[in-house]
Amino acid sequence: MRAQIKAIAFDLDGTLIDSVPDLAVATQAALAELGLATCTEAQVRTWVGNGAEMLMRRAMSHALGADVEQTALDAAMPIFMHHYQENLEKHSALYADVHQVLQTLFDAGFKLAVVTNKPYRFTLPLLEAFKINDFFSLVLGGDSLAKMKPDPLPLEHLLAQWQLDKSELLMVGDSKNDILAAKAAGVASIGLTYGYNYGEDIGLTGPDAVCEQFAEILSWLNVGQAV
Ligand SMILES: O=C(O)COP(=O)(O)O
Ligand SMILES: [Mg+2]
Repeated sequence: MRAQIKAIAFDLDGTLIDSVPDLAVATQAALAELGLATCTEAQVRTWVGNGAEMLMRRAMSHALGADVEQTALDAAMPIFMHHYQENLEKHSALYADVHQVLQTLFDAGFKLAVVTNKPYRFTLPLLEAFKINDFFSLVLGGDSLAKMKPDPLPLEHLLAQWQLDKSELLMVGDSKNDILAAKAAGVASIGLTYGYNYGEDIGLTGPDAVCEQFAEILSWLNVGQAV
């Protein structure tokens, strides 16, 4: 199967970029502005994975000790978005070897995409801030289409856009949402262990391979190791 892979869809948060430090700062600032009890970075790490609104839903519900009402969440979102805009890349970092591995895959002729649940307006600026935007010919945010991962829609969109067969696409991600989306779309997946997966073992979702380091995807693909 891996010999057929022509294109790779990468998740962003917890896969390419350790973005939780900035997401935590923005969440804490939003909770403070709303007069709600704060949270820890470790808690934010377990709340990331289903986009910005779900992160704030989890943070506010935790602070309130009950499910937050939709009207209160709607009012809170612009506050969170403002604070995250101000703290997009201040404390975040590329994971080890990400730039070199993307360069190697790009040079080897793979078509590369980002398929994230992060709102699109934050996605490109973040890729640009870490100078990896030029590797990707398609970037989908969590709000780019009607549904986000674990729905297969973003990967199906990618297959259609690039006129690829399912056997030619690989999804690489740190969350069960990435693996479930890949399975629902019928494409191969690699689960990374170092990111955010609600504190759960990514192997339990059944990806085709589990990697502890980003550079290990090169050996899975049988691409010459450049790092
Ligand atoms: O924004 C999130 O909740 C998760 O983003 P990701 O899909 O890039 O991991
Ligand atoms: Mg992720």
